[in-house]
Amino acid sequence: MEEQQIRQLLQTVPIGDMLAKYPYIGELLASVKIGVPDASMTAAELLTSVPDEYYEDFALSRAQMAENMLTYIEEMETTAAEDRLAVRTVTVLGGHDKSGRAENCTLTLTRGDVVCIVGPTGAGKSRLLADIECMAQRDTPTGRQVLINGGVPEEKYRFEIEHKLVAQLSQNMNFVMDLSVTDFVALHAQSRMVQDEAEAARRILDCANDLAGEQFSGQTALTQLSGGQSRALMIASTALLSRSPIVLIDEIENAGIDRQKALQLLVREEKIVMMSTHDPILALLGDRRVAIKNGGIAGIVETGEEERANLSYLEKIDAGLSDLRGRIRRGEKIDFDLHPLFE
Ligand SMILES: Nc1ncnc2c1ncn2[C@@H]1O[C@H](COP(=O)(O)OP(=O)(O)OP(=O)(O)O)[C@@H](O)[C@H]1O
Repeated sequence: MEEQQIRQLLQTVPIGDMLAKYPYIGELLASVKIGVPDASMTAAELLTSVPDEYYEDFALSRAQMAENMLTYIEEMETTAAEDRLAVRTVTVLGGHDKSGRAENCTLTLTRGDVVCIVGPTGAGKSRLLADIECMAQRDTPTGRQVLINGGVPEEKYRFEIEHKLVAQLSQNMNFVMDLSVTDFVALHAQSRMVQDEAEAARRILDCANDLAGEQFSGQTALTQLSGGQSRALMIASTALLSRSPIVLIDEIENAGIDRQKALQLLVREEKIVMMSTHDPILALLGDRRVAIKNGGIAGIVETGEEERANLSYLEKIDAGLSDLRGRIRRGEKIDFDLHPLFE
C-alpha cells in the first residue's frame, strides 16, 4: 500500500473500521497505552485528542507517533502482500473417506491451474473446498492436511482475515445490501485500498457485463440483480480486486454467465481455481478433475487431447441450447428443424 493511501486512510476512515481491518493497529496503540474512546473518530483525530504530555512520557512527538503508525501499517501491509504473492503451490495430503479408508493421494496445485471437483450429491465436494478454505491440518472430518509451498502454513493464514489466501464464491450470491452496483464495487475497492475507486468500479462493471448474459448498469440496485448477474459481479470483483491467490467456486453452471470467459479471467489473474462442477464444458476446460466418492478422493483425471478436441463440439451444442433458451424467453416457438443449430 502506498504511503499516500495510508495517509488518506488515517485522515478519513473511522478508527473502529481501521481496527477491524488492521487489528495490528490496536496492538500499536496498546503499546503506547492509547485507548479508543470513540470508534467513529479517525486515527488522525484520535492522535490529536491525546494531550502533548502523554507523548512526552514515551519520548515521542505527536507527529512522530503519526509517522510511526504510518510506517507500521506500510510495513505490515507490504509483508502481507508479499506473503500472498509468495504462494506458489497448494498441496492437499490425503486423509480418509467417510468409511475411514485412506485416500492415498496427494493433490498439488500451482498458479494458473484450474481443477474441477466432481462426484455425486453428498459425496464430499464442498468438504474438499472447505478443507482448502480452512487450510485443514488433519483437524476436519476428512483428516486431510493442506500445505502451502510444501510446508505447513502459518497460523495467521488460517485464522486472520487479512491474511486469508482463499476467496470463495458460493452458490448463494443473493445480496441483501441496499446499494447500487457502483457503490458496492467502490466500497469493495476502498476496502482493498485501491487508489482510483471509480475507475476500478468501471472496470469491474465492464468485466461483469462481459460475463453476464443480460447487461446491467452501475445504477442498478444490488437487490435487483439476477442470480447470474450477481455471480458475474462477484467473479469480476474477485478476479480484479481480491488479492487471494486461491479461488474456490461452488457450482458455476446454473448461473447464466459466460463460464469460459469467467475462467479465462481468473486464470489470467494467476489464481489457483478449484470448482465443484458437473458441467462438461467446464470440466474439459480444467486441467484436471478430482473425482470424489464416499467423502474421499477416488481418482484424478487429467484432461487429455482427445477430450479437449471434443470441446468445440460441446460449445456448439451449448450455443444451440442457449439460442433456444433465448427464443423461449422471448415467447417464440421452437417448431423448426433443430439440426442446423447443433451441427
Ligand atoms: N471424508 C469424510 N469423512 C467424514 N465426513 C465427510 C467426509 N467428506 C465429506 N463428509 C461429510 O459429508 C457430508 C456431505 O458432503 P458435502 O456437502 O461436501 O457433499 P457435496 O458433494 O458437496 O454435495 P452436493 O453435491 O449435494 O452439494 C458433509 O456433512 C461432509 O462434512
